[in-house]
Amino acid sequence: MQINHTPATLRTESISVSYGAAPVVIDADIELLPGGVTALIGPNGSGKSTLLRGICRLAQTRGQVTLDGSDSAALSPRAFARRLTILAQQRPTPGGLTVTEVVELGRHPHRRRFSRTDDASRRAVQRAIELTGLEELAHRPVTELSGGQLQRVWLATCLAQETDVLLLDEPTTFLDLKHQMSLLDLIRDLADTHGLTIGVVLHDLEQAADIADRVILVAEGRITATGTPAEVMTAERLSGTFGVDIQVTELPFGGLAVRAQRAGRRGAAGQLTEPALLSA
Ligand SMILES: Nc1ncnc2c1ncn2[C@@H]1O[C@H](COP(=O)(O)OP(=O)(O)OP(=O)(O)O)[C@@H](O)[C@H]1O
Repeated sequence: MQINHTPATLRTESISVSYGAAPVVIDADIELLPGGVTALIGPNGSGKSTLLRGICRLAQTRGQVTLDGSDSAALSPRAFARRLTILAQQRPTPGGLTVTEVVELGRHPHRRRFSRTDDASRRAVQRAIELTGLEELAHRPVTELSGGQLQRVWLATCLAQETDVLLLDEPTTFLDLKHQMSLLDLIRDLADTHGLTIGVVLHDLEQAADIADRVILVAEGRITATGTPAEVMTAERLSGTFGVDIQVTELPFGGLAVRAQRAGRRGAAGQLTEPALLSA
């Protein structure tokens, strides 16, 4: 079942996002490629999740977020939720609900007050369950699921929302290799076949290079590079940003091999490093 979305353009214009007084994300200008996949990469604590939270109005934000050129602040929360959704990192597990009932929560922005579930909602929920391979779990209580199964349920809830823009914060967490690969395939397919505009935070740099049309590098709260995977993910830039020796090789059929070198317990001069000395 296919839903054709009009590829949406999402831009941030000089947004700064804070939890308290000091901004954690500073003057960020980004654009998610319409109908494409944009990967956000960067070290722990660099501000990737906070940037997504700022875009979604989940943290205090200065600056403008535009959707198809219009200020998104003009949209009501419900209208905004019909355009954009996020698979966030941490979500509580709702007790007493089945998989299907949780996926139905994604239809909330489309539902009129006191209205019953309509055919469009039923189709959207069914499609989301199929796309995420949850058919056999559809009637199970969510409290009985594994971390990876639950991750797919939350993704299905986002898909049932049928937004033009989908933000995914480390969606491969908890997933085994097979499910990571099918999720990456699904992300590509949602952009290529269904026209979704996707922003995804990924820690696996090879996966980011593999699926992204565009990569945004975040370091210490600032955007430090934007471009194709090969443009952004150079060995020098990645090594400098992540503070570890990283080698990057272009693969013959596309994609990048990204290999980080362990420093080991002995430094270049053969001296035991500080932690090793302390634990000796
Ligand atoms: N709710 C919060 N309140 C206060 N500070 C926060 C909060 N959430 C995150 N921070 C701080 O904001 C900074 C950026 O965190 P953020 O989670 O955006 O980074 P990240 O790049 O997504 O990291 P990771 O890769 O570890 O998920 C960190 O210094 C973090 O401690």
